[in-house]
Amino acid sequence: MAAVFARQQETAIRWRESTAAERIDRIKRLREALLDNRDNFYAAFAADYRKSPSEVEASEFLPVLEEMRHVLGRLKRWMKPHKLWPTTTMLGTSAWVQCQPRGRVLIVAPWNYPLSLCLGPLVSALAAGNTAIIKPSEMTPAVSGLMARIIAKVFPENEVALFQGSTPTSTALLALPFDHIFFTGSPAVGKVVMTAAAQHLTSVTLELGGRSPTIVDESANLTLAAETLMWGKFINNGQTCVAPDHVYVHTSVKPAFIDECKKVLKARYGETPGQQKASQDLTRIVNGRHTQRVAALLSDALARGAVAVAGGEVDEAQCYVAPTLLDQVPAGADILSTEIFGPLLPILSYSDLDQVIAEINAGPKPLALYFWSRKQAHIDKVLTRTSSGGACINHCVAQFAHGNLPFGGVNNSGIGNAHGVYGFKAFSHERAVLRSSPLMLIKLFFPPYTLNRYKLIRQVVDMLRLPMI
Ligand SMILES: NC(=O)c1ccc[n+]([C@@H]2O[C@H](COP(=O)([O-])OP(=O)(O)OC[C@H]3O[C@@H](n4cnc5c(N)ncnc54)[C@H](O)[C@@H]3O)[C@@H](O)[C@H]2O)c1
Repeated sequence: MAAVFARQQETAIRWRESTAAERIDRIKRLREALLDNRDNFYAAFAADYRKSPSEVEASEFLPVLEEMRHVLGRLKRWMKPHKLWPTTTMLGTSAWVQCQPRGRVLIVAPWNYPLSLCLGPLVSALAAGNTAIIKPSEMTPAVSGLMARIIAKVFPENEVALFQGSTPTSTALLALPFDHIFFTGSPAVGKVVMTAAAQHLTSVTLELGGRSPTIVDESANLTLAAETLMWGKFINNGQTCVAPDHVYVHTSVKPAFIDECKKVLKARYGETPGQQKASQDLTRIVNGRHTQRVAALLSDALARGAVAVAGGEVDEAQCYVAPTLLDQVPAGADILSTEIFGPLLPILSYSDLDQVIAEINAGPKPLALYFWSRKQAHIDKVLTRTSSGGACINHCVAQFAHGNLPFGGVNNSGIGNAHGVYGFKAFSHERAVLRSSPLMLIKLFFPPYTLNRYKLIRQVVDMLRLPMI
């Protein structure tokens, strides 16, 4: 891989001059190859974790195709130098921001949305004019293998290369002096990536995880809350970075909310546990190890007195855990202190919104925060008093799909943003360019510092106390 990395250098330097048309052509070739392989992807996703074609379309193809469309329509504009007015002392100069490709970039991706989280960032990287090396997850071998074949067909290795493998492959790649690393995965591995990047002072975008809290207040439209929350929680069987982890429900509406959620689950996946298990719409847990991890969270909660008001069935051999709603989960249960990443939803009661906000603020800053309410004062309070990568009001997970919104975390849930122009900028160096003229004001500040010159500089500095017009 070091040899491929070395060969990408010549391309990366040449691509500094690449035009919008050339970059668009690369993205279009990738798009055609993806669409030519639609059925192969259905088969690969089915083999890896029985993801249904509808979810492959909605949660893998759709975000990538949408990203491509967004980029193709706007790239020319994004690439144009962004001209800026001179500030007071810079009168007589012109200035602009030139977005340059960073150069050679590394994209390391997780297993939960293997296509979307490898190729979405790749679209941004190509739009910004970079070469790329991709390291998908080892946990979805069928999808990763198919992507490797497609990438090798569309791009020579000195442009885009994909290396399959687990931690040793990542470690070897992370030792190389990339110009940018775009990592999606857990906060724990995010720290490993940032430490490795620090050796070369490589810039990073870290798209991480953590627990995303959710609140349903007494004014919420409970039908809407149940419909959207059951979708965001159980799509990909809960294996979603922005999936709601636990939900605080106002005591006065909790029984009605649980009833609504149960109705939605039955309508979507089947009336009985047997029908739900047979549903083709429920993705499986990615492997035995993760099934055991999720099953252990469930049995710990049940052993401590939690009640499964829906679901609760586990078949480890088939990597199956039913969509499960847990009531009366006691403080101290493991499920309340770790990212669940599976189909378990603890439903907690609250009567004081300030207390919920205090609990959220006591933990690491989440990737997402969701609030169902019709009270504007409550919405304002939650949005101003908390911090999270993103937030939705009366919806969940959908913020990921909005191409004009930045997508990213904050501190423990991530650094930097992806998607649309934010993704383009993540993979660009925003170079500041100043062009001077003989009339530049700053000339008056050059030495020798005579008394008059000193007085003039001082007057200009004093003038800066005046308000901007
Ligand atoms: N913010 C987002 O956009 C986003 C999206 C999806 C998943 N996630 C997060 O990803 C996590 C789940 O995915 P995962 O289990 O694949 O994450 P992970 O951090 O275990 O692995 C991510 C990638 O890093 C590699 N890796 C693992 N250990 C490594 C190490 N020690 N050194 C170098 N590389 C290593 C893996 O091979 C994989 O390619 C969750 O925390 C989830 O919230 C975040």
